[in-house]
Amino acid sequence: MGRKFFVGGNWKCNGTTEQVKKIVATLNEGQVPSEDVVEVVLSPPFVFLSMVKDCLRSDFQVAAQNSWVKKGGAFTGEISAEMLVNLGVPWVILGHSERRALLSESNEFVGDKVAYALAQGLKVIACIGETLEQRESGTTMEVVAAQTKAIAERVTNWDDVVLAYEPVWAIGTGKVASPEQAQEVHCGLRDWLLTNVSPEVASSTRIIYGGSVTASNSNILAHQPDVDGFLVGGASLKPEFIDIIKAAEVKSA
Ligand SMILES: O=C(CO)COP(=O)(O)O
Repeated sequence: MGRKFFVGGNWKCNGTTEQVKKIVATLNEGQVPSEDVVEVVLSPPFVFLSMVKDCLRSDFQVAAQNSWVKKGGAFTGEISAEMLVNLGVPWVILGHSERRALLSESNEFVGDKVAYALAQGLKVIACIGETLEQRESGTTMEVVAAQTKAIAERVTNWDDVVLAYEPVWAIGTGKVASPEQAQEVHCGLRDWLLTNVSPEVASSTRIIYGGSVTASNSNILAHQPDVDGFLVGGASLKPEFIDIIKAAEVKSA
């Protein structure tokens, strides 16, 4: 079975009510390939989740940008996986490098969050990726394998997991990984899943790329055999997000 192309839009900590309405209106009008060809998931900040969910076209879904590591309770400022399920939010992004770096989320903590969110019935976009320093010292595969291992040790069913490879040096920098660099890591990750999880999980798990994806580089990246879609930051707030979604046609052609 083929891997359906996946395009996520991570809005991060951006947007006002007016801007959100405008972005959703633009996306609602966009012509994109059918749901059979591409899965589109938008991730607005928590406070806009309900609003976006309610006014978004029915072929697009929403994701939260984080969820608490266990059952809700006395954890001021956190949002639990149960709450997201209750709200009808199907997806959550976990382990984004901004949270790993700025909020010191460890591989183990991210793995625990992924396992908990899945157990509650959420689907997870799990982010991994190396820093520039790690890439330059030649440890990219080691780093992403360790991040993936912490997830694999805690997860038995990978059906609801999308792995997002986001090299930290490419995020918000305008410096996109070359198609070859992306393919090399995606292929390495698929090999890792093959050896350490199972051939089925290796062939069915979608591995998407994130880091300065735009309408001008999305097609060439989508041509890579192991690139199954994107997690888009800055460009997901712009009308060009529609063109990025259309990169799915590269796979279905
Ligand atoms: O972090 C990202 C998506 O999660 C990528 O961000 P940019 O597309 O802005 O580089």
